[in-house]
Amino acid sequence: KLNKPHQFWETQPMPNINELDSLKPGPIQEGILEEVRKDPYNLISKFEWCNIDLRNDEQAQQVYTLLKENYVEDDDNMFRFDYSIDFLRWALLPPGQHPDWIVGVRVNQKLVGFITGIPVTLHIENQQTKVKMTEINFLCVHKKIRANRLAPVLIKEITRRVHIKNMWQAVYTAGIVVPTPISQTRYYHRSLNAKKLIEVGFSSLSARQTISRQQKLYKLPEEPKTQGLRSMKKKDVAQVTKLLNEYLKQFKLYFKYTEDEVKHWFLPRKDVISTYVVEKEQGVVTDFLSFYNLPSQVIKNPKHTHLRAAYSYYNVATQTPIVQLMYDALILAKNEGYDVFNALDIMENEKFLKELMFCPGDGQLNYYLYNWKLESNMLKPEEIGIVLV
Ligand SMILES: CN(C)Cc1n[nH]c2ccc(-c3ccc(F)cc3OCCn3ccnc3)cc12
Repeated sequence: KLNKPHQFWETQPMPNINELDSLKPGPIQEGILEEVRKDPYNLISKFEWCNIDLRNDEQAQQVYTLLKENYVEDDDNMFRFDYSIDFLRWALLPPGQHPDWIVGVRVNQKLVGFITGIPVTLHIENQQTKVKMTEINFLCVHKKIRANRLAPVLIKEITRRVHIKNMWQAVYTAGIVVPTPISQTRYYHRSLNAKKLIEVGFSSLSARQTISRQQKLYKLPEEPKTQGLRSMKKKDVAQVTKLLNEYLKQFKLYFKYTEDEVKHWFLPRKDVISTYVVEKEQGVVTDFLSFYNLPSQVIKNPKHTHLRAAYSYYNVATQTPIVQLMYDALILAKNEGYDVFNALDIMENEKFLKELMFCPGDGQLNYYLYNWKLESNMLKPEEIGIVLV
């Protein structure tokens, strides 16, 4: 029977609690290409597989609506992520994308299930091991057809489509705990628009606090402090690529970026990704900061339909102190109209979270590696050098 907790995950090549010391580091199961199933997994009748072309407006709109109405909510079901179509195209159409890795399930033309993969090369624990794999995201089943065991089939089908390309590992994150996280990170929020956060119920006032007191507490200067801070341009791509690849080597989990990938992931896109570089004299770029736009729909609120949230992406501080660079990120995000600035406690983020008055969120984000045993069972958040949107 498949309704015991984690019954599905115990059938998957993930270390379970008592194997953590016996499995040797590396792949848990060797992949055999000839044994990969050539045809899609069976679906219950009337359900059909489809590849979604996000460049097609109609199909992109169907994905947008499915996620807007059925994707991840906070623990109190007050907010639900509202990824925009432009954001989804950024997140899911990077260089080298495979069209059959954007997977949908339809019932009578209506999209009711979705799961995605993008190709990544992940560096694990030491520079020698780099593994071509997939980054899995956006697993979503329509609220009205849950408990049909569709999620395990979506996972098995995209796993098959990854295996068939001779790739045997995956990286993903989730707010829930299933076997077996490689790291449990926490998220933090920095208020930019105190009044709105109170009105939508994101923040609450204790007896002695007032709205105006909160606004004064979180007030920011009008302009950033760092000399030479400006929006990233195409001409910065080469320098940003070198800075980023060098910076990420200190972590136990990180991607290596080509210039094409830096163009895709970091060149500013309105309402999707903001990247600012610090240009010292003679055009030398010494630091950069970046944050992405992910609003949450406020599920039931008389006054506001959305919470505008900026999420810390990758920040490389080599000459500018990281606290100062991130303080400027808050000012820039506030000026771009965001209500809150979110960050995980990964990479060097612990160094600025308290000083810049971030408050801990009410949940965690767990990182997972599929079919890979780490040397060290768990990684500390500060050893994680990858951000998944
Ligand atoms: C990563 N990517 C896979 C999306 C995803 N899935 N599951 C999640 C659970 C938490 C976070 C998260 C990550 C960073 C952060 F600062 C706040 C977060 O969630 C707040 C709670 N929330 C949920 C919806 N609206 C608000 C993201 C995710």
